[in-house]
Amino acid sequence: MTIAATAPAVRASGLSLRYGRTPALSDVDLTLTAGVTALLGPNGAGKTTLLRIVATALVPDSGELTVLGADPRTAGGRLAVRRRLGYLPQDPGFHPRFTAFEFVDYVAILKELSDRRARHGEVRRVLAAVGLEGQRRRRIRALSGGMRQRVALAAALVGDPELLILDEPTVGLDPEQRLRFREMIAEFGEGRTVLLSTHQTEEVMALCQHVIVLDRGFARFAGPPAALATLAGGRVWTSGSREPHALASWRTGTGLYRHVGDPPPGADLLDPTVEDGYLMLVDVAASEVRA
Ligand SMILES: Nc1ncnc2c1ncn2[C@@H]1O[C@H](COP(=O)(O)OP(=O)(O)OP(=O)(O)O)[C@@H](O)[C@H]1O
Repeated sequence: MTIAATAPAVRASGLSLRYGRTPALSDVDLTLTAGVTALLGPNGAGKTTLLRIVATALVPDSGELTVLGADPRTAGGRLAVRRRLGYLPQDPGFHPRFTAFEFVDYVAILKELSDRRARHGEVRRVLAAVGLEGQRRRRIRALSGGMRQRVALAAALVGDPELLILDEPTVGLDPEQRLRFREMIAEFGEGRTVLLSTHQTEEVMALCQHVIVLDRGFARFAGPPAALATLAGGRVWTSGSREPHALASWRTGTGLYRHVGDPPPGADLLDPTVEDGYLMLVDVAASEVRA
């Protein structure tokens, strides 16, 4: 494979966007290479905003952006990107009367697959890829939430895109479906570029080679998940009661408390996880107030 020699699918610097007076994204730099990258952040961190910008659905107020070698500020650049991009938005806007096949076929038409026979072949291929070949004639309103999510993923896979953008793809799935979904995404991410948003640190560990932490519009970290965990090295400890001075402190299933922050002398230190590293970076209290 020639992954190492391939140019990054996405390069961005200084991306900023406000909704009226609300700053949603502030001076964000981004480089996406092959593999699966997670955008991790609390509610309102700016994840959807960044995904929509990369998917060319939203124009930033400032900053530089190149997607698949094209400039999304130009009409020609946007078209070039959209032809090679798969996007699973938070709310795919299904028409409930459509069957799974009709919905994915509709997306394929929008992607300009004009030859009917070839297009229908592609629709069957992507529905099979998400395990829905037997459900293709069922109306979307009759499908379960997990199946609908798979229809949305199938739609994003139409045309075998080089870049796949997934907004919280596993939200609302049961644990078994989540595993299946992760497997499909991991498989797709081999040699291609996937950017997904998530709130789940265990998803980052299970699926992603890279992680970007967003908090209140700022990128706080970019690197491999293990490096995010390492940020909390020597700063995670356990004890029998809550620590008011810790950055985060919570009771675990064992009845003991786990703390992240500056440990007191002689503290019983624990190995850090991705979640601990994330909690070090994100101002949990401020995020909760804002959400
Ligand atoms: N259309 C809009 N108009 C005004 N403010 C908006 C709009 N969309 C998002 N925002 C605000 O911009 C900020 C970033 O929102 P965004 O949806 O990008 O965050 P997020 O990280 O995807 O959140 P979540 O995890 O809750 O989906 C939030 O403060 C949000 O309230």
